[in-house]
Amino acid sequence: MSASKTSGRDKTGWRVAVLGGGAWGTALALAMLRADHDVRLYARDDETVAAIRDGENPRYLPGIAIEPGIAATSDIGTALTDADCVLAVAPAQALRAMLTTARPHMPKGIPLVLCAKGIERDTGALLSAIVEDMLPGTPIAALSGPSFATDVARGLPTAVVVAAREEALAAELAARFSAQNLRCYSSDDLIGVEIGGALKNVFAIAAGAVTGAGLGASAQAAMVTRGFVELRRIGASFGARPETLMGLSGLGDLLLTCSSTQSRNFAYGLALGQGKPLAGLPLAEGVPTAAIAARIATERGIDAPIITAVSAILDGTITIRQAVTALMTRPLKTETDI
Ligand SMILES: NC(=O)C1=CN([C@@H]2O[C@H](COP(=O)(O)OP(=O)(O)OC[C@H]3O[C@@H](n4cnc5c(N)ncnc54)[C@H](OP(=O)(O)O)[C@@H]3O)[C@@H](O)[C@H]2O)C=CC1
Ligand SMILES: O=C(CO)COP(=O)(O)O
Repeated sequence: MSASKTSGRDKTGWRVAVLGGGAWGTALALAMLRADHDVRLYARDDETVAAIRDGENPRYLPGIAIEPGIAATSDIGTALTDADCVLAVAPAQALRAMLTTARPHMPKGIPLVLCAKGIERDTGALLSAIVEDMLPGTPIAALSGPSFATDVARGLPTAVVVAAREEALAAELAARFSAQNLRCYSSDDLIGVEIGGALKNVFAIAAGAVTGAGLGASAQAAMVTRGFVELRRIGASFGARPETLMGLSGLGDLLLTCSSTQSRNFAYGLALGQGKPLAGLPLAEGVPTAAIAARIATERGIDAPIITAVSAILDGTITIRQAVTALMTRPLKTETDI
């Protein structure tokens, strides 16, 4: 470890292993480098590793220069050797598979920071539950909030939240990850931060679909507002704190991804609303999350008509028009009845 100073805070540089060589893994590797850490980036694909070593990740972050100093490798053991901290950045549905590869090489007792946003489709498990299942005893944290990979990679000002059940761990990680243009808040509501990040993707798809289908800005605002009610209901059933969901992971990320074509989930919904082909579009985590969130809502008796509609539209059971009619003709109710 090397002694270093960032943003006026005294701290010691860590060896950080970033697992996942996509857009977010690459951006976070750059962010960790700028926070004075010794960064190893694991990508399972040799071509991606070679490209990152050459200074760009053209498949996932085209046109963005990767500063020298990140040690890219397709050997997960090399990435994890002597690591002080691990950032898990594979898509949510791939976390279990990636941890299976990582498990034999994981140093004991180091924090694992979940950076994906989703719920496991087959089991309904939050990502922290997957880690508890596969790597018992590992200190778990989650990093979430409104943060496009391209913005973070370019070093644009961004605020995120780092959560862990132990506030001291969350605070330490937030301090170590923060740098000039990355401001990390801390939280001890791990579940709340996970749920906010996972569910906002479903509404980002819905927002894109509303835009794509030409339903208007008023419908858009109504959908996001009522979607947020559903997010809070499901969050409450997991034990998430309402104030967490009012923060960066939840409301903050809804504001970002429900309003920007830069969001892949929004772009997916946009294509859906325009009747364009969906095959070959970039990762949209909200697709599997919509299906499992709809199932969770049904099983728990939670009223979540927008999530249910998004799930049904995605599996082809109903059209967007039919969903709109169903949502608009539901029995009237008190707005505050959440
Ligand atoms: N992009 C963004 O702006 C942000 C993304 N996130 C979240 O981060 C997560 C990852 O997204 P992102 O990086 O953008 O996705 P990308 O589609 O850009 O990249 C996914 C990466 O994961 C790798 N991968 C997939 N499966 C495995 C596996 N089993 N083992 C190892 N690596 C695997 C892929 O490798 P390969 O190329 O070999 O398939 C690829 O490098 C998502 O949950 C997303 O919601 C969060 C905040 C911002
Ligand atoms: O979560 C994100 C920004 O906070 C990225 O959103 P998309 O995955 O929709 O691009």
